[in-house]
Amino acid sequence: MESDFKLRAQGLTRDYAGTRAVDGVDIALAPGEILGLLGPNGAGKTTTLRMLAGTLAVTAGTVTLAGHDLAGEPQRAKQHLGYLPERPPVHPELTVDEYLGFCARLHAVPRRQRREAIAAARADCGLEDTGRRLIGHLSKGYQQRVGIAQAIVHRPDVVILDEPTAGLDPNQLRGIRELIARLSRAHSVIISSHILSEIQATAARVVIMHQGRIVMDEPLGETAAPVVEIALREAVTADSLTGLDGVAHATALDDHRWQLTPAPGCDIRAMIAETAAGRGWGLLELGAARYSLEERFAALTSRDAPPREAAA
Ligand SMILES: Nc1ncnc2c1ncn2[C@@H]1O[C@H](COP(=O)(O)OP(=O)(O)OP(=O)(O)O)[C@@H](O)[C@H]1O
Repeated sequence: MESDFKLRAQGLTRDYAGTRAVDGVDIALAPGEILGLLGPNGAGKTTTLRMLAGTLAVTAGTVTLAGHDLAGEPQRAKQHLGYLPERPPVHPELTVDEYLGFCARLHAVPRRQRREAIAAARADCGLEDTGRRLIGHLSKGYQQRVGIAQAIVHRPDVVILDEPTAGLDPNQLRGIRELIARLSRAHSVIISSHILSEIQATAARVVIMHQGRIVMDEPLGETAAPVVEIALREAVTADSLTGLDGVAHATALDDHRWQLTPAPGCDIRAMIAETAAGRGWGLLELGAARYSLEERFAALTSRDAPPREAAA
């Protein structure tokens, strides 16, 4: 149900000087879900996250946070959102407590609750002993924790983290991953990365972007569901395939070959054979294959032209 989603974006689109950087992106985030936004450099992840966070105007599309429209009620909507941008907005000359106090004020945490809110955010982010330390004297991993703490100090429903593990060493990386996993107990989380293993380690659901569009949106455990590849004598549209019951995505491999991703739990092979016969598509080949997420990421994001893929 729509109201069950903590965040819902529909048709998000952004043009930069006539170039479409993000094109018709739909994202829905359930309570407690960790959604991984994955894509190669330049895919449109940061642009999408900035539109979700309300720091970049949309060219088209809508964002709803905990039922509040971001364009119509920006203040109420943003109360439900915490955001860590690609470049953490931390101030090296402030102590951790000074900075978190400043952020709590910005997020309109009532004065009487601020001390408790700061202590809770520090505890959640493993910063218990750092309250009086200057941020500029902390390691990069701890500065990143401070960046996450500022995103949760007002207890938002949704936390958006743009590349939170970029540039961390393996130990810092493990710490931040554990922190992100803990966040889902109290928040719904969107985390972006261009590194597949990062998303696999943290997220329960993956959305892959390529050239401004979503080319895959699936629960992580189900990415090994059998994918069906068909070759047809006739040329058909993606819509005619995604319009079939049980077909979640259709990706054109060339003019006559398609890769069809079934909806979770659906075996679409017999249905596809019957439909192709009934509609005179001339089914030349039909095969089922299981692909790893890595193989699918490579296939979906290696084409130069935008893949002709449509979500059902
Ligand atoms: N301010 C801007 N002006 C013009 N073009 C921009 C601007 N910001 C981003 N772009 C372009 O929009 C596209 C998407 O960029 P974006 O930063 O959203 O991608 P990304 O997936 O976050 O990449 P990365 O992983 O490298 O950060 C790219 O082609 C980029 O060059």
